[in-house]
Amino acid sequence: QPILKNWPFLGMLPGMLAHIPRIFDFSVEVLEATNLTFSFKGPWLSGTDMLFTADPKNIHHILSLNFRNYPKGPEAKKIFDALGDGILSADMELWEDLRKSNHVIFHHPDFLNLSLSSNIIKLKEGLVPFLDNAAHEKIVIDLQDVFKRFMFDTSSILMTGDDPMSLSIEMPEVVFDEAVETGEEAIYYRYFKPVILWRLQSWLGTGLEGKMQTYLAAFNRRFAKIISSRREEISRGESKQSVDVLTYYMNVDTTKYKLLKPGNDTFIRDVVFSLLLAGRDTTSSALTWFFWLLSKHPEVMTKIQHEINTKYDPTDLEKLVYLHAALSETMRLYPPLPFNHKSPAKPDVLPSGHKVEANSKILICIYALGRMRSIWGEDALDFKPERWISDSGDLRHEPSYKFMAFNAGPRACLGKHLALLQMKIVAVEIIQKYDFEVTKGHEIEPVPSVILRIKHGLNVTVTKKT
Ligand code: HEM
Repeated sequence: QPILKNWPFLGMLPGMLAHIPRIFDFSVEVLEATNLTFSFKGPWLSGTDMLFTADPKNIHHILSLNFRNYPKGPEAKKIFDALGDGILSADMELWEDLRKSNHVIFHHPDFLNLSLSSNIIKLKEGLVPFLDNAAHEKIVIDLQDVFKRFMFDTSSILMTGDDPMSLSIEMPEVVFDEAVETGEEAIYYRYFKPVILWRLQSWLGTGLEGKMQTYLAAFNRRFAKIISSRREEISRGESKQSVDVLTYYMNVDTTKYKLLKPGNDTFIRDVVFSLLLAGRDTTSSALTWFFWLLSKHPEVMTKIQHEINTKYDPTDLEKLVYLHAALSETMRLYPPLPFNHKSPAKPDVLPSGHKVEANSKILICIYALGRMRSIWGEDALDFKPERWISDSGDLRHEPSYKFMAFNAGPRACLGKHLALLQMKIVAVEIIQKYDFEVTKGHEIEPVPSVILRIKHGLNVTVTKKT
């Protein structure tokens, strides 16, 4: 029974408890049963009331038509406090300055070249030797971990100019990974706890909150060193040729972007940390689910292989239409960011008729949106890349408020093209050179978190194609 009973004082929490660890599938059931919008009432005075919606009309209204009235809001700022003043949680004028300055660096030809070259080098010097070794030694590897390491190294090169070399046969410990994964889970649970409770846990250093503080402190210390050594390089007149984001923001033009603070280390940390997260976790999540779906759908794999054999041109990956369709289909069913948090600045009425108060919480359920039969048809739960291909064989466009893996409106993802390019480069390399098999009996389920990761990773064995 997806519709929850609203108890005096306790609200819907008693019925919700069992669903908190399986929130993604629950959101599909409840939104299908409630005509795409569901109002959750938390316990009295707990501040955990939320409106869940997967209604494209509401989404279009919130993210585009009435964008000014729907910032992330003060609650999101509290819940995502680890992001500080980074672009993912900033609002209003600060967000505008961050967005415009980000746009400039992300479209700079030197930055795009750095992105391409870092991918090519990481393939040659990281991924291929790693997979060759795994095939030779016949060891089980976790593809999710491999992709996270690949994306961490390439994103770090782009964002900080530094290659942490986390993808190597030795598989070194990655402090960033521990900090981020614990943080993403802790943040997820904050949605269901009164602020006072998670703040207390954080202060006492208990549970996930305590772990997150410890890991984040370790990460911040490491990052502070990277920042101070880059400042020293800059003061010695070095780093002039660097096109990474860290150097860019340390020299950013404050006459154009008045709210940015190039001299402030905390601000620089916030900006770069958010961009590292935006690039690493999303892309690695999408690639992991993609390879898992391919293992379940050999017919799709055969079509992709055929397309690569007949149409692959390393200078023009756009020709791989079926591969693109399969990636879109993966992110429809498994969007790396499963929710988007918004909060009305002023009271409003949504197109679905639901009233929303100022500063209330709205969660756009991206995961549920991709699975609604009323939106995608009776076969909504099937993995069918063909739905993305038109009769003439071109890619079919879907409006972003229906397929919103990359968000929609003025806050749409700034790294969409980089991410798609990167996923295609990695997918082609693996599919051309290796066969892989998912370990029998390996359990696949999403971890309750703000990023859609597989709980126990994706364990596979690889063999090299002859
Ligand atoms: C498959 C990969 C990716 C997916 C699915 C994805 C998805 C998204 C989504 C849903 C948002 C909105 C987040 C929110 O408002 O809470 C977003 C924002 C953003 N993404 Fe991505 N992203 C991906 C890769 C990347 C990469 C590789 C980069 C950069 C290198 C990037 C940079 C950004 C930035 C800067 C924003 C903030 C935009 C703003 O608030 O104005 N993303 N992305």
